[in-house]
Amino acid sequence: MSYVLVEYRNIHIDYENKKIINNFNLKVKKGDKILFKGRSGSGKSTLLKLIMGFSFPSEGLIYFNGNCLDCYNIWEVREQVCYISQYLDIWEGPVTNIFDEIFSYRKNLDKFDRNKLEYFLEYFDLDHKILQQDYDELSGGEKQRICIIIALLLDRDVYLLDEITSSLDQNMKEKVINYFVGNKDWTLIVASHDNQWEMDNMKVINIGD
Ligand SMILES: Nc1ncnc2c1ncn2[C@@H]1O[C@H](COP(=O)(O)OP(=O)(O)OP(=O)(O)O)[C@@H](O)[C@H]1O
Repeated sequence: MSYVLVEYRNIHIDYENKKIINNFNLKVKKGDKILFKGRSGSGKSTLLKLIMGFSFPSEGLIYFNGNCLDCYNIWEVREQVCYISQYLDIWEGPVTNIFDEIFSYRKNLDKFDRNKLEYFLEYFDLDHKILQQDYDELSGGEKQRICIIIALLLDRDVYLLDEITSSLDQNMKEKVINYFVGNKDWTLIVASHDNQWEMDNMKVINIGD
């Protein structure tokens, strides 16, 4: 049965005396596919970051699985949720070293699956040679796909996707969107300006209206 996984309760966000979010309330059930739409600066990314504890509300509470988030249980949330940032310049060095580092952490040790990596490289149309290239030298779309592959290998079932298709061509966008939206068990909260995310099973929430 579907239950409430994430709840935003009476959320207000102010930055430097500017009101960004005014009394936002939302319950996200397990398996829901949510799309946050809204003008640039309306607070979409900030709403995603609240769930990871990367931003904090000025007022209001966030619940995950019935628990009010605090500085202790946020670590449990981070083990279950994956946030893919819209900022791509978060890694450096050869791509293979990035995978090695991420999957050397104790919590991720058992997540690395070479067969899955090979499968995702092919599915997302990346040449195997990319593993030897420097991340800095990749195109925006290549970086975006590497970040997506890392997230998929981490094998979560809640994904917070912050403009993850902005550098992809039409065909690749469709593949990425279908991959995420097509998994009925995953809970998705997507922040995007791209109408392609507005599929039948996506619930669109306008932020800043
Ligand atoms: N740490 C911060 N300190 C001050 N202002 C911030 C901070 N984080 C976000 N903001 C401001 O809050 C507003 C909302 O930012 P946010 O990135 O959430 O918007 P967005 O809707 O995701 O925008 P975009 O569509 O351009 O990605 C912006 O005006 C931004 O400058």
